[in-house]
Amino acid sequence: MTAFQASLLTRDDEPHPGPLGDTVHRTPLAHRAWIDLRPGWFTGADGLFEHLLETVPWRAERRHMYDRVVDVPRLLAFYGENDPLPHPALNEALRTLNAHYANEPGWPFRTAGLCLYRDGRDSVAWHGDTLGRGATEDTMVAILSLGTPRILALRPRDDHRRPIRRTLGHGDLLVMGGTCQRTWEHAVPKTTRPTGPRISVQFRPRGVR
Ligand SMILES: O=C(O)CCC(=O)C(=O)O
Ligand SMILES: [Fe+2]
Repeated sequence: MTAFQASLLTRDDEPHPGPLGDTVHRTPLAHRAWIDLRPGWFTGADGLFEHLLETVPWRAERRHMYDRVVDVPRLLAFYGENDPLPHPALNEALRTLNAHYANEPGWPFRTAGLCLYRDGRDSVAWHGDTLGRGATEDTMVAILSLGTPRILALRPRDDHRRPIRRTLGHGDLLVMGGTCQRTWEHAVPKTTRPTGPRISVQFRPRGVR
């Protein structure tokens, strides 16, 4: 009995995504964009966070900005559609997303981009994921957030005055859909508050970045 209970406990600790269905809350946005939020999607998110932090080959990137080369303020990793994902729970996440979103333009999700925000100085500036179909057609980008909560801000490209903000917590899912990548921009702003590390896993359709 004790062994049985112990195995139940370990299984409960194993990272895995919960169901989606009607736990997903959709917010329609201007220009036929939308965001879906599913707080607490992942169980065992602690183990997944630690595993990714330690095993993913995180790399720093440098980019040209006008006449300078600057460090991208976060660490990155990318898994294409034929690359084994760094944890089996992410395969399960992909299957769960693809079952839930099967009728949405942009389906299916195929790749996983990972970002590590080491602290509040790490960030991503305003942008849309417009490489690939995101520039011209409706598409989806699904974000699993792990670790320290950070704000994801969104604003219409044609009106920067009132961004909307969602705090993405440990194990939460946010999906951007419809025209969101071409009519809206999103960002993870820097913060001066003491802020621990956050990992985001972005699932995207083929070719979208
Ligand atoms: O970290 C996030 O939640 C967003 C990352 C992002 O927008 C991107 O990598 O394109
Ligand atoms: Fe993005």
